Amino acid sequence: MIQKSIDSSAAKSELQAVLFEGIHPSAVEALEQAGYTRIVTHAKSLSGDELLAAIADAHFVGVRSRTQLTAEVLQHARQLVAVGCFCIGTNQVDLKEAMRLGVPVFNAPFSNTRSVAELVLAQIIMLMRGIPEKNAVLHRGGWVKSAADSFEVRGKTLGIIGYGHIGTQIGVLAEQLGMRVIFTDIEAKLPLGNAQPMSSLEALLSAADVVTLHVPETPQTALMIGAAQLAAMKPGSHLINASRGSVVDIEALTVALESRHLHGAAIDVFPIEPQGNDSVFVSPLTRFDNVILTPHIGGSTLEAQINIGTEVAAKLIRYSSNGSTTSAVNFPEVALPAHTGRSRLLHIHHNVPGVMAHVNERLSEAGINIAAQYLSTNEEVGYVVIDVDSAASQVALDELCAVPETIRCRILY
Ligand SMILES: NC(=O)c1ccc[n+]([C@@H]2O[C@H](COP(=O)([O-])OP(=O)(O)OC[C@H]3O[C@@H](n4cnc5c(N)ncnc54)[C@H](O)[C@@H]3O)[C@@H](O)[C@H]2O)c1
Ligand SMILES: O=C(O)[C@H](O)COP(=O)(O)O
Repeated sequence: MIQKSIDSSAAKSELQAVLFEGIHPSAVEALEQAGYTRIVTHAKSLSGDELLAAIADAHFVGVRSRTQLTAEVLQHARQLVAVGCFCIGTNQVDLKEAMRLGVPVFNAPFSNTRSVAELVLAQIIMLMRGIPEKNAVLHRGGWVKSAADSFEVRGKTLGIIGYGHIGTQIGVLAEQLGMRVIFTDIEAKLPLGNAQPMSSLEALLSAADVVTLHVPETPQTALMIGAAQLAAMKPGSHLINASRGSVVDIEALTVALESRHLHGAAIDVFPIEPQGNDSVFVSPLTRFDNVILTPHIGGSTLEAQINIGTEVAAKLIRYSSNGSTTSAVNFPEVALPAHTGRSRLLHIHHNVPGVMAHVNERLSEAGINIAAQYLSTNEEVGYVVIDVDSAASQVALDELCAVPETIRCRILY
């Protein structure tokens, strides 16, 4: 279906940014310094009609992992120029729909990875020593001084599922503690240190004393750890999940903990997470002393959040002020030079045969000289950036917006 094109042109002072989930103030500072002053912040995630109302006039929307930008929500934000995920995961955004609407999505692919790796390292030691259970007993006035089920990590095996930015760092840190590291991934990966790739998930599960998950949320990772996989784990071993709540079958985990097949677990992410700090957390795991429960704070250190705020804000500013889409996760990528002394027009269109001929014919017939043109496409969408003499910019914009295949057009101020 070809929708009516949207002209999202607006002066910087008119562009509105709406930031959810307590995104660090470093993002607001960066936006303000760049001249974007219409900024609305929300301490938590919103959903339903509240979310639709909050983003109705937004040009930029910033979210973390909780706010669900579904196709319906994105369609509602008619002025939307770009989305910033102030985190790694982008599964909370319908990326295809955003692309079809001409909206690039940016994230921070590295900034919190060290924070997650450090937390997981601490959890490995705590679980292997049985500390969560002992800590809980002492809080209730008990005393359990015993070496039973308490082990050094030196010489034990760590199984990493998903050997990406986080998984590799954990592998390197765990080897420093004397652990043997094994891993699985769907891609061929360079093993760091002495880490060994395993031929299958089952092989990893049956060999590891601690299994830690670092995969993205995808259809393939949904419930990838269920009853069969938990049963395949070594008796007395441990599970850590700081990836996404959709990856582990919580009911099956509950059974494995109840039977004491697993000695313990550390869970940071959940199938349903509260919208904010004033909401109630409900989980069948709360009754287990031997489970470390954390409120999705793997990446929540000040260092990480400050850096993420600056990094993602910079990507939004660069796109908004210059047109560059480098590192967008759903969009044709274009890295652009400055357009000093010229006006820059952005044209996002359905990538169908003849569309660039239509663009250039219209500009040519209107007598507009193209100073520079940059094009990038994917299978569905094309993104062309055109620099013209400033005197001709409004005519050029009108011509571009009238191209039938247009999704969005915009002039940069
Ligand atoms: N708890 C937190 O606060 C927190 C913080 C940061 C990231 N995360 C989550 O951790 C995930 C991983 O982060 P990362 O930076 O390491 O990402 P990454 O993309 O660098 O690594 C993910 C790895 O998983 C692999 N993978 C994908 N599907 C797989 C499958 N079915 N089986 C095995 N391997 C598979 C990929 O090939 C890749 O190597 C993120 O997607 C995010 O959901 C959580
Ligand atoms: O995807 C991520 O980076 C993590 O899950 C962190 O998400 P958060 O910003 O909601 O803590």
